[in-house]
Amino acid sequence: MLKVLNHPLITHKLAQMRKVETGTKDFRQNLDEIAGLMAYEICRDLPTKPVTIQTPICECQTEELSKEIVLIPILRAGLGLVNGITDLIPTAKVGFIGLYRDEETLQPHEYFAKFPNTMPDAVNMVLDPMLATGGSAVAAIDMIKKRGAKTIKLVCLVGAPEGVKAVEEAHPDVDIYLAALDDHLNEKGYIVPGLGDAGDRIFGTR
Ligand SMILES: O=P(O)(O)OC[C@H]1O[C@H](OP(=O)(O)OP(=O)(O)O)[C@H](O)[C@@H]1O
Ligand SMILES: O=c1cc[nH]c(=O)[nH]1
Ligand SMILES: [Mg+2]
Repeated sequence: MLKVLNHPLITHKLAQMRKVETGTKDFRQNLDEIAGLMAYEICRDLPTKPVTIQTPICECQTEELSKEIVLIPILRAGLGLVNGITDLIPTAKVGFIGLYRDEETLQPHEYFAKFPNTMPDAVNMVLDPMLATGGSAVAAIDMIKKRGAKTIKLVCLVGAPEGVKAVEEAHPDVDIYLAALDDHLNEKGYIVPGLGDAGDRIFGTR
C-alpha cells in the first residue's frame, strides 16, 4: 500500500526544504517537524488493547498501545527523521542501518547494523527521507526481515515512481508512506524535482 500524506502543513514545510537557498538549520528543523506530522498520520492505525484503569474518580475502561514501536533510520539521512517521531512516541526503540549508495552503480552498500531484539513483535518503521531507485529501502527491509521483523512501514519524505515500484515488487507486504511522490529520476539517480542530497543537506557535508 502506498499512501501520500497530502496535508497543507507537510507540503508547505517540504517546499521550504526543496528550496536551494534553504540552509542546514532550516532544512533540519522542517524535516523534524514533517517527521512528527507524518508520524501522527501513520500512527492512526496502530493496534491498541483494552485496559481497565483507576482514575481519581472511578474505574474506567480505556485503551493503550499494544505493540512496541521500533524506528530504524537508514544512515545517514534517516537520522533526520528520528527526533520528530520520538517527540511523539518517547517509548520507541531505535535500530540503525548504515547504507550508502555507490555514486556510479547506485547500488547500496551496508556498513553498519544494530537492532533492538523486539523487532519480531513490534511495528517497525524504516526511516529515510529519500526513496530514489529503491535499492537502499529494499536492502534495509531485507535486513530487518532476516532478523524477524514482520510488521513494517517504510516512511520517506520524497519518493520517485521507480523506487515505489521496486519496494512494492520486492516487499508487497510493506506499507509505504510519502510526503510527496515526485516525477522521475535523473541520469545520476537523483529525484526530480526532489531536494538534492538529503544527507549532505542535513549534515552540511560536500
Ligand atoms: O533509493 P536509492 O537509490 O537507494 O537512494 C536513496 C538513498 O540515497 C541516500 O543515501 P546516501 O547513499 O546518499 O547516503 P547518506 O544518507 O549517507 O548521504 C538516501 O538517504 C537513501 O538512503
Ligand atoms: O535525490 C536523491 C536521491 C538519492 N539520495 C538523495 O539524497 N537524494
Ligand atoms: Mg547522501
